[in-house]
Formats: sequence, C-alpha cells, structure tokens
Amino acid sequence: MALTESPILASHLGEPQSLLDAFCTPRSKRRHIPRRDAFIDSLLIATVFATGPQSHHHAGHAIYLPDPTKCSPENPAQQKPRPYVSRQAPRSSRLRKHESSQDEQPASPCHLEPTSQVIYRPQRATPVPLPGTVVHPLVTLPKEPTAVTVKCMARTRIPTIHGTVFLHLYHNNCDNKEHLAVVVDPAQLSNNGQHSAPAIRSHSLDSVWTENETAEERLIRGAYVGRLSPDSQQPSQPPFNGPLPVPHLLAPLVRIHSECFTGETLGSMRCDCGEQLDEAIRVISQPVQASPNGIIPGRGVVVYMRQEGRGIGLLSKIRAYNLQDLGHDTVSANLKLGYKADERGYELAVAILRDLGLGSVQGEGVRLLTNNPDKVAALEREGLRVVERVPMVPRSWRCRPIEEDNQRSVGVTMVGGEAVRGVDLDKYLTTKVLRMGHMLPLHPPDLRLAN
Ligand SMILES: Nc1nc2c(ncn2[C@@H]2O[C@H](COP(=O)(O)OP(=O)(O)OP(=O)(O)O)[C@@H](O)[C@H]2O)c(=O)[nH]1
Repeated sequence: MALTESPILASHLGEPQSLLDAFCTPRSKRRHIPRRDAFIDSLLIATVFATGPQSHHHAGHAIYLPDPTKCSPENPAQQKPRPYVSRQAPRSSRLRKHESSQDEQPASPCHLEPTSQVIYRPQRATPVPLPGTVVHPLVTLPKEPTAVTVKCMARTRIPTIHGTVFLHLYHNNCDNKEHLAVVVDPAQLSNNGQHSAPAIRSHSLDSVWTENETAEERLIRGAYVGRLSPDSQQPSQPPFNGPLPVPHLLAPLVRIHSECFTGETLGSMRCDCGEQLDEAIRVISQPVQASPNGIIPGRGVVVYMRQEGRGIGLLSKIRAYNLQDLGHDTVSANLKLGYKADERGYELAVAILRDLGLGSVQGEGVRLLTNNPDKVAALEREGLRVVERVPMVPRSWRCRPIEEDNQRSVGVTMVGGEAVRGVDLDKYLTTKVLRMGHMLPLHPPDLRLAN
C-alpha cells in the first residue's frame, strides 16, 4: 500500500506531529476509520517515526501494533467496549482486566496501558528441566511467590504544628506507588547522638547502596544523623542488626493510614480521614512516660499507604459516593460496584515497619492506633507484632451531640485542623460501627442515622 493510500496519512503527509495527534485522538472520535486501515496506519506511522526526525516528546514512546488476525472487523465480538478500570484501582482488578483482555480482546493501541515500571523486581532464571526429565507440554510450573521488598529512597525533616517529623518515601517490588512513612522521633534531631530510646531509622536508607557512594549522596537522600544544616552534616553509619527492644520502654505508636484525597486535600466532610491523619501525628507526638528514664519525646510512625478509597481507587470512590447519595451506605456501595467492603492489603505496610525496625518478633512491638478489628487481624496475619490497640475516637464524637450540621472552621480536616462534623460524616462513622465492626462507642441517636 502506498503511503498516500492511507486515509490518515494522506491528510497529514509532511506533518508528523499533526499525524500523531490525529492517530492519538480517542477511539470514540475516530470510529469512522476502519480498523484494518487503523492497523496499516499504525505500521506506516511507526515507519515514519522510525526513519524521520522525532521530537523529544515522542522519541521514547512505544507504538503498539495489534495482531491483524485478531483485530479484523469480521469479528465484532472482539471489539465490544469494556468497563474502564482506573489505574489506581486495586491490583486485583487491574490484573483481572489484563487477563480478560487477553482472553476476550486483542491488544490494540487503545487497550494497552503503558508498562508500569517495577523497581527491584528480583530476576528469576527460567527453570531448565533436569537431563532425562520428561516435561509434559501442558504442565504449568508453579510460580514462586515474590517476597515483598521495600526500599526507602529518601527521608527529610518536615516541621509540623505537632513538632518535627521525618518523611520517608518508599519504593517496592509489588506496585508502582510511592508509599510513605511519617516517623515521629524528634530525639533524632539531637546532634550528640544520645537517645533514651532506639532511634526509628530506615535500614534500607542507611545501608550502603554502592561501593563508591559519597557522603554527599548519603546526605542528599537523608541518610544522616542529627539535624542537617550548613553547620551539621553527619552521614549515618550503615545499620547493624537494628535497634533492640529496651525493657520498660513503651512500644512506639503506629498508625496505618490510607490515602483519602477528598478528606485530606479537599477537606471533605463525608469522612474524617484528614482529621485522623492530624490526630495520629498529634497523639504520636505526645511525650510518654518511660520508666526509669522519666518522660521521653513521643515516638512512632504513620505509614501512609496509597490505598485510596479503602483500596478501590479514587474513580470508584467517586462512583461510590454517588451511590451513597442514592441511599447506599459505604459498604453496600462498594459491593454494588463489584468490590469487597475493604480491598486493602497490608503486606507492604508491614514491610515498611520492619524496615524501620518495628513490629518483628525480635524488634519492638507496636501499639496500633485504630478502631478497625479487621485491620488488626490483617496486620497480625502479615506478621506484625501488635502489643496493644489504641482507639481513635473521632473528635466530633468526643463532644456529642452534634451541634450544627456541617459546622466547621477553615482547614479543619487538614493537619493542624480541629474537628470535622456533619450529617454525612455521622452516617459514615455509624456505618463503620454497625456494618464494619469498628470498635467505637455508639450513642443511641446514631442508630437512626445509618442507612
Ligand atoms: N470505598 C470508600 N472508601 C472510603 C469512603 N470514605 C473514606 N474512604 C476511604 O477509607 C480509607 C480510610 O479508612 P477508614 O475505613 O476510614 O478507616 P480504617 O483505616 O479502616 O480504620 P481506622 O484505623 O479505625 O481509621 C481511605 O482510603 C478513604 O479514602 C467511602 O465512602 N467509600
């Protein structure tokens, strides 16, 4: 086929950028183009870009070529639209999508998502049969379970209204999200290196990353001790076997917090997530009695997991909110969308805590800030040593009854805010108690609020 016979190319010859734009218009807007032509066009475009000059925006982009035998218009069943699954949806849903796309539909430029970059995934050699072993062609060798690995990429000091915290950013080998740990341990700011409690530090951050890494590289990623300043620059030492538990020391307070864009960033009053994040940092920062050393600064961690909407992702959470406006509660809305009431997993959170020296059998146990019994059980199943559960009572529930609907002051759900209250929030909290078994004292008037 000559270049000019292609309907897309003919109208864009000599203009590679506008050609690419035309090809990249959403599929819904270019349905008039027969799929066979679209395929030929993609081949031609690939040729044009492989041979011609490329802008730096497009140089590294893969162009996916569909299998022409599967993309044929003779098989319309293969082209039926499928529900859109957000990239933030739980891994299980995204994998389901991928598997079903392999079963039902051919890979095409419109279906394929960019390959996510997975960091530190261990390389495994392809199993080679032993000499003399007959391998049946239909036998699938069982996959080895992948051990969860996390690595702290950077750490820095963040002053907050509750005191200084150390923000840690983690990568892992299970998803491509950047989970965080907010470490409250202000004793680490002292430059004299004397602490009455083991410092909560990341093992992976303090490790030696390369043979020839410089002190400056260590400082920049946050592997330092004391307070970093123009006058104080002490790179940390590679860790030994982690801090050992100290007798008579109160175990550090830990909260596993799940991301909530609406509550934490918009200050939504449908939930108390922003308030909970603030409350967790506040409570952990309170000085604690540590006999025989007397009072020591508060110690603990908020592990901030990118598990928006209890793991269903923001797109589905937004849809769930509309279902809630139609009369569903937070649990039945999830179920109606095809999810479990809670889609979260905690193996990464536990791995992060272990990297910080907490929750293992040999290390310090943790006091867990939560009302959610399933969360405690799930964390213990993952091997976290929980020595105590500490309740998180919503601030508005401490001063019952609700004074006025939707009453709040500016920034109330943000870190440093006050209490959030309102009818939507009360329904949400009541549902958590009645349907999810959250361990909170429920006042009789709340029963009428649950729907
Ligand atoms: N699916 C869904 N998720 C919600 C809703 N409201 C808040 N969330 C999410 O719920 C998560 C917070 O979890 P919660 O159930 O409030 O609390 P928890 O972590 O289970 O329990 P606690 O430790 O006691 O706070 C965040 O990821 C929010 O985005 C909702 O109506 N539907």
